[in-house]
Amino acid sequence: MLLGCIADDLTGATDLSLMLSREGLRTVQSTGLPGDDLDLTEVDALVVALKSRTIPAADAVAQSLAAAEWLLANGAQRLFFKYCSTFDSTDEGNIGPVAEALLKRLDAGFTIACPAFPATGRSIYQGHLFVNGVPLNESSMRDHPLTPMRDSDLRRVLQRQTELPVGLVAYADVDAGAEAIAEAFAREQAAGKRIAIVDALQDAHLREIGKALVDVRLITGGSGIAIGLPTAYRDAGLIDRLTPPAASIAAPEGRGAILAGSCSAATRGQVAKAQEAGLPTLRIDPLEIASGKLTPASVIEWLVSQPADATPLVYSSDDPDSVRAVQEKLGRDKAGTLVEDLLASVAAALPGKGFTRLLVAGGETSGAVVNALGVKALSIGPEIDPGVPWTRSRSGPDVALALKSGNFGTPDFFLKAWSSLA
Ligand SMILES: Nc1ncnc2c1ncn2[C@@H]1O[C@H](COP(=O)(O)OP(=O)(O)OP(=O)(O)O)[C@@H](O)[C@H]1O
Ligand SMILES: O=C(O)[C@@H](O)C(=O)CO
Repeated sequence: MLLGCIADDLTGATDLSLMLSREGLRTVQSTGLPGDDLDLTEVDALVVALKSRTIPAADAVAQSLAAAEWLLANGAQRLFFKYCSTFDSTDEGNIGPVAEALLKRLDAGFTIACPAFPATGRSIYQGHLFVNGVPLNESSMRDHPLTPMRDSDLRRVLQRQTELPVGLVAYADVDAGAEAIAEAFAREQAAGKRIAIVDALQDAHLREIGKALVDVRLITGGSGIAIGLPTAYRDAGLIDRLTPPAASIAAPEGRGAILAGSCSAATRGQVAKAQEAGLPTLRIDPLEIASGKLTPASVIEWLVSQPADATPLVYSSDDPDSVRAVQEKLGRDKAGTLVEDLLASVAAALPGKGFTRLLVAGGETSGAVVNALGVKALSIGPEIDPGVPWTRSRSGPDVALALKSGNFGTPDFFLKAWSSLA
């Protein structure tokens, strides 16, 4: 294994796994620390998915260090800490504290922080993060329930989370190419900076940054920053060759189903499009779960009774006002847990009912579903849309899974995803 990766949520891990695999590293993803039975002989990169984005900073540090320890003990030569392309975090963490702890563990002098992901509209200019052309603090992330992002200046955001001096490698250096970027890293480090925000507006910038990162032992960022790493590692002789991923992934025989527990704007659009297209849909109301009117058994019965040639969609996705109203009645955590637990129980029963191809929308929702299925490791298949591949379980029931971050995917995602399954 060359690259050991630690991701702060499950769909984020899948996003990074896709990028590394698409660019030529043989990549495997594990949920939490891998068991000793994971065969690493043909693996260039291992991505360990944690659920550490919004837990207390000390716990996120402890879990990330445990993952780092495992990766280093299993031969990782470089570490990559993956967080959200919208830099989801609070003044307490967890990006700063985890980056700081990993730098210390590696006894490394310098790292970068770069969540840019141009393919999904995330770019960085003069240290400010833009989401689809608007500053982060004017995007929908402004009102995120757990990590509201109200400052687009990533230097300030990160500096509030760490005592390590935060620097900037800005557009002029980045646009001048790998040599200038490497010089800028050295300049920042000589000026006492330990973490530098790095501007990037397009993939070409990220590829040049990748070349400049070849000897950097800790990288932190979104999946975009991984785009140039495989080629850079090959060119530097750290791996002998790139391995192009298969154009499709073989999926076990069986039916497909969609479980959407994400209330993000992109998912709500995808639900609407699926309804327009005539997919059978079942809406989950958290209040009905709380009252006992809706149970996993009733949802499973509904799924099983749909025509065999249709792809049924079960969704709890709702607009922000309705979600707020439900949260006021049930409490935010209880509402979330009710939905997650219901969808997880449904998912756990599905392989036994002949459903072997599951598309799940939402990071928390995906975490709950994958846990309930008992899937510990995933092989990475082809890209459906930027950030979302098909995967196939390597443990637990044999299923094809597409785990979609809430805000990823085109409006017709639920319709088109199935065509890349063999
Ligand atoms: N109708 C609803 N009312 C209240 N809470 C809901 C409702 N539907 C879903 N939830 C909860 O909202 C949370 C959605 O989080 P999830 O991470 O799955 O989606 P997301 O935030 O859109 O995705 P990502 O983390 O990938 O950006 C879950 O805890 C889910 O159970
Ligand atoms: O980087 C992203 O935007 C995603 O991989 C993610 O982490 C969303 O939760």
